[in-house]
Amino acid sequence: MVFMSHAIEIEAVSKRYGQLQALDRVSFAVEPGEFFALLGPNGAGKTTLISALAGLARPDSGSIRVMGHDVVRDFRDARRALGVVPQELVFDPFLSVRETLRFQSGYFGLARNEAWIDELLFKLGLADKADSNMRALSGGMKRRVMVAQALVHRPPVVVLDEPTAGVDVELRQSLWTFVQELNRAGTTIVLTTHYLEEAEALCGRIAMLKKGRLLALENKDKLLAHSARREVAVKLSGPLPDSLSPRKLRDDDGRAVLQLADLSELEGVLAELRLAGVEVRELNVVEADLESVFVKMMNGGAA
Ligand SMILES: Nc1ncnc2c1ncn2[C@@H]1O[C@H](COP(=O)(O)OP(=O)(O)OP(=O)(O)O)[C@@H](O)[C@H]1O
Repeated sequence: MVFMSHAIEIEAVSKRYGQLQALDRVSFAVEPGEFFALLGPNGAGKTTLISALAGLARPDSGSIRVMGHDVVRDFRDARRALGVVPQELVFDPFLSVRETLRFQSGYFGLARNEAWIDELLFKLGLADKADSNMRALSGGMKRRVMVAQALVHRPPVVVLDEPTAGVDVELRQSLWTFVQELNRAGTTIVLTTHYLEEAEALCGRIAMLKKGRLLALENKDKLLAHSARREVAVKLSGPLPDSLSPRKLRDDDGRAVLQLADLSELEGVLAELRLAGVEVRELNVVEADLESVFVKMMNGGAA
């Protein structure tokens, strides 16, 4: 049997900043080839966890491995296995884009990396900016360089911390096409984002953090399927029968929006309407989306 390590293994990681418990015994693993989302409201501990993963912040207890390498004891190999796109734009304003990428290659001891640098510049739409100084680039362009920089040593695991914050739609699209390509070629991707539609569209499994604790870790489809939020919006020929009023959530443009525990309850609702002699003029079932699941989880309810 071939031994396969997890791409990332986080074991009972805790971290305090003074009185604040930024991470509280967080444990989970990400498998090679996954497209994984790490979600949570501001202050949940996502950036702290990513810093610990990158060996930049030391957990008070617990351990983290990247491709089997402990990020503290085996820092160099762990760091080499990881590419991190940070939330902030960190760069030397006096270097050109190409110099920035060469410098980063040097950090990893890669002397002849020009072909890959050229490919990255091309794929990220930076080819004509290769000789521009970093300080002369727009925010979106700088963000692209951060992505190229994280990939310069071809890491098997890539972490993107809010990579599309403040980035225009076009760049978001092209960035995701590129990241999906990497993922299809076998790179493990971990993404934190505030755009839940992005996580919903791209990721397989989703971890939700709140106040330093892991609230949920689920396959996206399961998370959505388990969600209690199923709504049906109906336009009726007459008033909603009293028997259905406990289900009513709100009125929406002449339609009554009713809550269902699951879809099988729809039949019962239609039967009640028939019994009351009320006709259904229009009917729309609203499926759960990640946003509603997220809000529910963060407000303390189970999804
Ligand atoms: N160096 C630090 N010193 C003190 N407190 C810190 C430090 N870094 C983070 N914190 C605190 O730890 C908590 C977790 O912060 P963290 O940045 O990890 O959250 P986050 O989930 O990344 O939030 P965001 O979505 O806003 O980036 C926050 O309450 C934050 O104020």
